[in-house]
Amino acid sequence: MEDIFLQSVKFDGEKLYVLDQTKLPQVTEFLEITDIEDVWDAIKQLKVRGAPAIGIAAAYGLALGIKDAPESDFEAFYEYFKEKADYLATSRPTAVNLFWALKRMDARAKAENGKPVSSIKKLLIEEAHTIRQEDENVCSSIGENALSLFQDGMTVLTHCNAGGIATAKYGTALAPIYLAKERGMDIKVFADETRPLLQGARLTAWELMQAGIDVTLITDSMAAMVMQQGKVQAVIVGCDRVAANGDVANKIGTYGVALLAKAHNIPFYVAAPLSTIDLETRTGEDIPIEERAAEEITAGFGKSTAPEGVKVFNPAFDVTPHHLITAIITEKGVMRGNYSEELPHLFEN
Ligand SMILES: CSC[C@@H](O)[C@@H](O)C(=O)COP(=O)(O)O
Repeated sequence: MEDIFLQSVKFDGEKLYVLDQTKLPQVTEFLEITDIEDVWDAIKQLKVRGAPAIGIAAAYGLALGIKDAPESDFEAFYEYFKEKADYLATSRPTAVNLFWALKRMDARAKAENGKPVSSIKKLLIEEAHTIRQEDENVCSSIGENALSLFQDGMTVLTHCNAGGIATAKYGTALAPIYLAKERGMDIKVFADETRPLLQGARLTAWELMQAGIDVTLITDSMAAMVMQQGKVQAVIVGCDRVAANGDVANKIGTYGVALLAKAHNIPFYVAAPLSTIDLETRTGEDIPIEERAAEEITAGFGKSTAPEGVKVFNPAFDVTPHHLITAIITEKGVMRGNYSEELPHLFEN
């Protein structure tokens, strides 16, 4: 695909460069990070966000965090490594890519036991680079697979941001849109603004406009009307975790969009890399849902919009049950229903 993408997370061996997504769309600014605490903070504050990008940042963050780990013997090194990994794991609870990436780094560290610790540290930087590169390839395949579901002239609706900046490149839900554009197809997009933090307005609308894609911004509450009026022919979203039965956690509001799609007989697609599938989580009920600060709702972006002291419930994600999902698209293909049986096969070689 043509290179129109900003790499939102990159590492030069010394510094981690993170596109500060909280400043978009007004300011395109990269944070320069040299310690693990700032990586933790960047994830927590959503400066880096989107499940795959969180995983990539965590892998690099861990590589940064073990710079000063003892090199005398593997046990001392590994104890230090584990402590840093456990610390990063507390940054956000829902996107399984965070834990997946930390586990991958852990497996690599253990596999290299026996080599000098100084070389293990370098190999762990390589592992983080591999995680990033693999995600880029995976997103490209998701784009190809998802595009098979779209026809020229269609309009699709998306929620939150599952675009290039939420991944290594290309995005998940937005990857087929970019590919369609490159192939000369006309696919238009409705972007839900995505309350309360406006990832749809600030990030998706911005990304798609940069790429010259026809995007129309709506508030979340307008999705029903847009569907009722026949303005969209499909919904595609990304996700933060797929449970073993195919239930999916994604940005708050996604469940509502899935219900609306069902009511209007519109296919509801979820794009997910294998790194987002968690067979150890049985159903959606077992997915930990992050709750965030009340101020995101009462004073989002600094302006007070609610009475002082009002009680607030602010879950950052919801769960869409598998029966509302027409298909889950991964790098390995398109799965239509029967998720409990199909998902484990994806991990067979
Ligand atoms: C490819 S990104 C997929 C998901 O992580 C995305 O849809 C989403 O819900 C992100 O939530 P966020 O809170 O902005 O990290």
